Amino acid sequence: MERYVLSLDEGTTSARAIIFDRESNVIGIGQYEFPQHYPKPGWVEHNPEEIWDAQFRAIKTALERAKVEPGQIAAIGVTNQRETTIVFDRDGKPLYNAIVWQCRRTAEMVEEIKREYGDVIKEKTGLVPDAYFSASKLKWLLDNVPGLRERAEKGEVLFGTVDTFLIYRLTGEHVTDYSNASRTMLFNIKRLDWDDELLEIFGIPEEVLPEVRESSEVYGYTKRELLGAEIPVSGDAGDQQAALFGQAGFETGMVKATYGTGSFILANTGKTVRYSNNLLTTIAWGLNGKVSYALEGSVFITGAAVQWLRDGIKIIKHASETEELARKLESNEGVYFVPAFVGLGAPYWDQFARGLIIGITRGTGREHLARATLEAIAYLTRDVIEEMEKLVGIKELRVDGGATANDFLMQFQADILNRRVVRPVVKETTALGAAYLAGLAVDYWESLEEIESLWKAEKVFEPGMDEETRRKLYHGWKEAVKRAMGWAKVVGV
Ligand SMILES: Nc1ncnc2c1ncn2[C@@H]1O[C@H](COP(=O)(O)OP(=O)(O)O)[C@@H](O)[C@H]1O
Ligand SMILES: O=P(O)(O)OC[C@H](O)CO
Repeated sequence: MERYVLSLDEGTTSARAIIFDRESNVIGIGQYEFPQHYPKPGWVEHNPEEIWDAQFRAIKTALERAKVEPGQIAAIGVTNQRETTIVFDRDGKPLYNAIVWQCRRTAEMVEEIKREYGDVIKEKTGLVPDAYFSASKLKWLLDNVPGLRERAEKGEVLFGTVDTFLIYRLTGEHVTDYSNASRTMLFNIKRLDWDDELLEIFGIPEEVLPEVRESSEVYGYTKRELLGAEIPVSGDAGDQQAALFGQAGFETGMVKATYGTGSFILANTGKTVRYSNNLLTTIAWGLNGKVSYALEGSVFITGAAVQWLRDGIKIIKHASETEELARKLESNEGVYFVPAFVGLGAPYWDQFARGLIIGITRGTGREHLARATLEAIAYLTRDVIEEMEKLVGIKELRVDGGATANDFLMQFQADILNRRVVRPVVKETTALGAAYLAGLAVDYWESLEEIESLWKAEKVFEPGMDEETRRKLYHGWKEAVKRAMGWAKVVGV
């Protein structure tokens, strides 16, 4: 009987389930969106029941489409939107909505904590203190949900990122992995343990925390009543780290960029913890008794800027139209778009930057805006790669995510980086990474070497731009960014 690995890819807007075979072919996919809740300006929540419902339906659909019985699933891997914070009771019942990574409700709390403990936090967690991470979200829940702190102190409350919640519902085990723990801002990435001082700073009772495990090991077995089979759940990693794994980015200096709503660029730094002022240091995964580290540049808005062209100002009907429009021009003709809709993440970390389009003349049209949007995505990636290169040597960029379908963008990325950009055959690298982690734990795949041999390039984009053009274009970008920074402070909104 043929056996497969099932990967659960729980993202910010949808939950997917993908079934892979041994050659890493996709055999079946289920995907369902779930609602986004915005109770106040800047607040973002998900209902954990809606996440579970979408995820479970996705599993059923994937199995049906693949014509695979649950008994044929050798292992399940979980990968997730990171940082998003859930509290639930021992029956797995959520005690509040999930506070999503994008939620800004704790920005002021973090500003205050940062003043006194910014350096300590950076040293211990590798993170730039920001409302983005779980610690302040969990503190907010304990401080604001009536009775929650008292119940937590009695051991009745469990905290988790979305992986933890899903694995708890699937198996009854309260666990997470090193990569997800490293995004909480409560985990000491060198000592590899929850950090007492950080728990005290954020007022978190230890009782709520999950056990931190490797990214590839059997955490438990699915409850029989769910799928009619007891399947090992044996892979867990944050989605961006899983994508690096799915790209077979196992060696120091290997870099991947995922182009979705935002872009997340990760460079493997091996066993060494490297610090950068403007990038995050994070755990890539824990495997075979060892932890690998990565540098990360998180860019909040990239594909979302393309969505804005479609849904906001409605100058395109489909994201893919940007390619044809951009190709109508020989150059950007001096028009730049800095899509700082929610401030700027790496490497600028400016909460007060706002979006800007500059260089408009009477002749500016939709093709300029389309081109400026795609170019911006590439410049933002270069901003991050330039910072990374100060610490690790980089040869090429492996890419994945929705916007990599755009060949204009990929070629421009290669040109502006002056580096090869490589797009793999399997585009579902996030789900694939979690599948590999799960499969390795149960010997479905034997080794990293075997996985490396499965990775295949679909298309390589070679840099072809002359040095002077590249210099000028990027100089224009840097000037545009300068003008976008701090704008919310200037106008007081
Ligand atoms: N051909 C394209 N050109 C440019 N952007 C695209 C294209 N196709 C999709 N996108 C962008 O990619 C994003 C979707 O990618 P996806 O990997 O599904 O994102 P996420 O997982 O963050 O939801 C959207 O923001 C969309 O605007
Ligand atoms: O759900 P995605 O793909 O937008 O990824 C979100 C990141 O994990 C946030 O850190």
